[in-house]
Order: sequence, then C-alpha cells, then structure tokens
Amino acid sequence: MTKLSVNVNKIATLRNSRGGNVPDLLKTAKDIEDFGAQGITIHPRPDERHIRYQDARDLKRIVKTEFNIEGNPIKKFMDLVLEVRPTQVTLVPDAIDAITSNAGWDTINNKSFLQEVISTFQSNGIRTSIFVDADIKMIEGAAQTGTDRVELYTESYAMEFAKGNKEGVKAFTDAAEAAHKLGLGLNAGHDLSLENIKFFKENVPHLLEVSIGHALICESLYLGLENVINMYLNKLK
Ligand SMILES: CC(=O)[C@@H](O)[C@H](O)COP(=O)(O)O
Ligand SMILES: NCC(=O)COP(=O)(O)O
Repeated sequence: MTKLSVNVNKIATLRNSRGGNVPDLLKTAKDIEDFGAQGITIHPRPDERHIRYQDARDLKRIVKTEFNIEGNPIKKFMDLVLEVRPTQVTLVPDAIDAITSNAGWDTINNKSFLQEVISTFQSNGIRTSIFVDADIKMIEGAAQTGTDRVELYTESYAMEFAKGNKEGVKAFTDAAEAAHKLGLGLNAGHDLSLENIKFFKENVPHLLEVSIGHALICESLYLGLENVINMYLNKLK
C-alpha cells in the first residue's frame, strides 16, 4: 500500500493571506486525517510565507498519523525538526528564494554533509528521506549517505504526462528498482495529481508514500476535500 501524506502548505498560504486563522490549519489537518489520509506533510520555508515554524510545533501536538517535515537543513530548520521530532524529515536542497522546490540533491558532491545531517536526525529517532531526481547515480549516492528513504522529485514525470508522453515514467520505474535493491525506502512527490497519480502508482514499484499538496488543494475547490482524499486513496490501492 502507498500512503497518502497531504501537504498542507496551501492551507497556510490561504490563512496567511488575510492575517487571521481562516482556514484553521490544525482543524484542516485533523479533518484530512479523519478523511483517511495517512500522513501530514509541511514544508516550512525560511521566510515562513506559508507554514510558520510555530505551525510545526502546533501540528506535532495533534497529528496522529505520520508527520513529515520537509526543507533545506539550514541550522534554523534543523533546530526546529530536532525540537518537534516528526516521524520523518525530508531533506530538500531548495534555494532560500525558490518559489517551490525545483531540484533534487546532488548526493555525490554533498555526501559528507548529508551523512552528518542524516546521522544527527536518525540518532534522535527521526526517519530520514532525501529529495532526489530519478537518476540512478543520485540514488546510489543517496544510499551512501545512510538515509532511510529517498523521495523521487516527480515534476518531470508530471510535465511529460501532461504532454501525453507516458515514457516519462520509465526513469522513475528504474530509479525505484535501484532504490529498492540498495535497501532504500521509496517516497515520491511534486506536482502529482488526480490525473497522473494512478499511472505513476501502476508503473513505479515499492512506493511507500506520496506527498501531495498543490494539486490536491486545487482539486478540492471543485470536488471537496473529503471526496478528493478518497479519490487519491482509491488510486493508491
Ligand atoms: C519537496 C516538494 O516538492 C514539496 O515540498 C513542494 O516543494 C511544496 O512546497 P511549496 O508548497 O512551497 O511549493
Ligand atoms: N514532497 C512533495 C509535496 O509535499 C507536495 O508537492 P506538491 O504536490 O505541492 O507539488
């Protein structure tokens, strides 16, 4: 079974746009769990433009499923994760001013840095995942860091799928097989949607978790959050 972890960044974006507490991030996260999602993901960015660092602390109190915090392991982020102790931390090499995540790690050139960060988190009981492109060399590099899992950066798959090119999934199938052989757990995320998730799931083996935010919240505007979560759960069976 592939777990659905719902990224609630966009709920925080909407809340922050008016300065109050509508929509209520904590209530939405609880509802998402009640609707059947198996995880909550957040990606606090250094400017706190959507998820605030305090949101991570508040969510930790109420999230009953898997709590995944994503981000670039700068000191401020590491301190937060070590304080909050989520189920999983996903390391993403995003620039401070990036609109959204736009690259996976170069796991070869950053090997010793990643080894150190990963061992710090693991020794505090936090599962680790590294955001990587579907590139066998980067997967092999990830295995050398000691990480528990990798998260495949799926934007290229989503873009090719939208153009009608189903061959775009092949690199992900191969990356998944390689990760599995190397003993790495497999997650995936970025630009996954109701349109492209089923084909991805059917073609990418060993998929433990997908984290989905932007499309899922947009789809919910038309179809409703509970309905959309159930649609994803059906496609991930
Ligand atoms: C790692 C990843 O792909 C997601 O965390 C994505 O970057 C969401 O972040 P934003 O909501 O800031 O776009
Ligand atoms: N790790 C990916 C994630 O959390 C959500 O990405 P997106 O669905 O907002 O593109």
